[in-house]
This record gives sequence, structure tokens and C-alpha cells, in this order.
Amino acid sequence: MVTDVVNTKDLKKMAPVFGQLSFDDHEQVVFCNDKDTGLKAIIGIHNTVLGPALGGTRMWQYNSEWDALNDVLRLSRGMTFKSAITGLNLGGGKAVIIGDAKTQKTPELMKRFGEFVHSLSGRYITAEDVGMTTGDMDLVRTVTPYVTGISEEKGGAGNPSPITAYGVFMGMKAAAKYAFGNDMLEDRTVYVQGIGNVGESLVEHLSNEGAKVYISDINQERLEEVRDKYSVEIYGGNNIYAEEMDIYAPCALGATVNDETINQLTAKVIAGAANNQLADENKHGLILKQKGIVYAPDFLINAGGIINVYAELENYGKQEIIRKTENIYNTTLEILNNAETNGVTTHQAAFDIAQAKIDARKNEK
Ligand SMILES: NC(=O)c1ccc[n+]([C@@H]2O[C@H](COP(=O)([O-])OP(=O)(O)OC[C@H]3O[C@@H](n4cnc5c(N)ncnc54)[C@H](O)[C@@H]3O)[C@@H](O)[C@H]2O)c1
Repeated sequence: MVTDVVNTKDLKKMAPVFGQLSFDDHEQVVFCNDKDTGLKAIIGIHNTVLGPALGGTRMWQYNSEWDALNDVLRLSRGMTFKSAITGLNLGGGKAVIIGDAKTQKTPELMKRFGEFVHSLSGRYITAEDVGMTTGDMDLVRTVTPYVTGISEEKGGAGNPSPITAYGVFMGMKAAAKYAFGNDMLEDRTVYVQGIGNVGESLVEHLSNEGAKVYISDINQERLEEVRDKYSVEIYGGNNIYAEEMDIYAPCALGATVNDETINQLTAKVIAGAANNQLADENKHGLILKQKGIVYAPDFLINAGGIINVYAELENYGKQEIIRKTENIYNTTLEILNNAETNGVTTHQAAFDIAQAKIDARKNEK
């Protein structure tokens, strides 16, 4: 492969790492490379003021290493604010492994990744994200204690996705209460984009409540499987954003609310599980506010998963997990009201509370 040679002067001008917007004062970024297993991973540690940086590992076939770096930086930053707003003593971190989880993930690769996590002595604690299972975390656990999201058989809290989905459902109901004056989702039209681990579980809650649910996914088999289990319809069109709906629930990947989609959206509420739904938090947050679309901040309503894995570190049980997750309803409503009172976007209102918690702890230190 031929790589362009950039001289140091030009590289400085490009500010390739510290100068990037997504870098946002990360404390540490670790590049992990292992020729024998083919592991290429990046661990982002954004902030450890409130505690060790905890966040899942995503395995994804990125188009470029740059995309992978940008993703891990955005995701680990999001974890800082997610844990802060949820009141957990955790900092923000995340890892990405570059590759196809279906064909390139091997036990050796996962263990080698675990060794890299271990080398950070607990500054970063991993868990599962897209492309990972509790079984993978069990493998990581054989080489390091700095892992959560391990299986129930191995003493862990198990798959966090159903709890994440429950939290999203709570956040969605709160946003509905704010937007429509009623949190019942019966007969509301909801489009769920991405029916993976979290999406499917969300669909179950929605169909139990009698919502009119449309599902979309790039995996046709999954669509049929989920359609056969619940009372939902497969979305047959090719532009979900322009469809008439009450609620748009992004549960696939991030940045789906962007320059291209935002002006097509007719939903009254956006509430989903995906991380970093707004391509540009400030710009797109503001446009949503101007359009009167109620956006339930992603890092607030998808915190069920982190609440679930945090139980492994703090030794609390299922009941406390459910209680903390149900509280997402109250926090969401409070933040939507705060945003209105203070004339800021809902994202900003949530962010400000999280940042204030981090600043207060920093000042105590
Ligand atoms: N699993 C958790 O506990 C958890 C916690 C917090 C946030 N999240 C976030 O929620 C999202 C979903 O997580 P998951 O665990 O369900 O992942 P998953 O990999 O199980 O599911 C993702 C689904 O999205 C589909 N998809 C991918 N691109 C798509 C597209 N362009 N259009 C439609 N569908 C598409 C995939 O085919 C897959 O079915 C991710 O963004 C993840 O970071 C998950």
C-alpha cells in the first residue's frame, strides 16, 4: 500500500489528533495492534474524574482507520456524560476493534484485546457493544478483571440489551408525555430503525402497549423473524425519515439526524437507543428545537445498559437495576422541562447537568 508522505509542518497544520473536534480533551487514546491475531483496536479514555472509564467494545468493519478513531472518540466522550447524568461513579471510555465480527472475531483475538485492557490497570473497563456478546466478555474475563457484561452463568449481570431497551422505552414514554400530554403509546406510530439486540426488545415493549410499530433493518432475515414474533409491520419504503410518524426510534448506528435527514423528519418525538444520534449536537439539536421535535437525549435514555453492567462492580441486584432504569422516565421529563425553561436544546440541558456533576467532583478533589 502506498501512503502519502506528509511533512511535519503540514501535519501540524492538519492537527490530526488533538486538534480534532471529536478529540475533545480525551485523557488517553490507546492503539492496540497484534500481528498474530490480526487485532487492530483503539481504546478511548475520555474522562476519569467520576471513576474508571467504562464503556463497551464495538467491532465494526470501518471504511477507514480514521472512521474508527472518530467513532471511538465520539462514543467514549458520550459515555462520560451518560454515566454522569445517570449518577454513576464512572468515567467515559469505549473501544473499537476494526474488523468484521462475523468472520474475523476469534477467541485468540478477544483474549489479546483483553490483555491490552489489562495493561491499563483498570483505568478502562470494557463491556459489550455492537458486534460483541456476553460470551466474548467471558473470554476477556479469563485474562483481566477489568470487564463487565459477563454472562449470568459466570456471575455477571448478563446481556445489557433488554435493560437498555427498557430504559429507552421509559425515556420514550416521558418524551411522549411532554409532547402529547399523555405517556400511553397505544396507537402512536413508531418507526424503529435497527432491530438488533436493543431494537427487538424495544419493539416487544411497544407492541405490548399497542403502538403501531414499523421496523426497518438492513438484515432481511431479522426483519422477518421479528415481524413473526410481534404485532409489527416491516417498513417497505426507501426513505424512513420522510414518513409520517409520531416517534422515530433510531436503534442502529449513530448520526442519522444529519444535514440530509433533518429537514425531512416529520416525527414529533425522537427517542432511540443509538449512541450519538445527532451528527452535530449543537447544530442539529437547535434545528430540532426550532422544528418543535422533542428529542430525548440518547446518552440519557440509553443508559440502562451501563446501569446493568455497573451492578457487577457495585454488587447490586436486578431490582435495583430496574429501579434505576425506570428513573430514566423522571430524569427525561425533568430535562425536557429544564430545556424549555432555560431556552436551550434538550441535548444541551442534559449535557449541562452532566458537566456540572463532573466539575463539582473535580473541585472537591
Ligand atoms: N446493547 C446495549 O445495551 C446498548 C446500550 C447503549 C447503546 N446502544 C446502542 O444502540 C444501538 C443498537 O445496539 P444493539 O446492541 O441492538 O446492536 P445490534 O448490532 O444488535 O443491532 C443493530 C441493528 O441495526 C441494524 N442496522 C445497521 N445499519 C442499519 C441501517 N443503516 N438501517 C437499519 N438498520 C441497520 C443491524 O442490522 C442490526 O440488526 C447501537 O448504536 C449501540 O451503540 C446499545
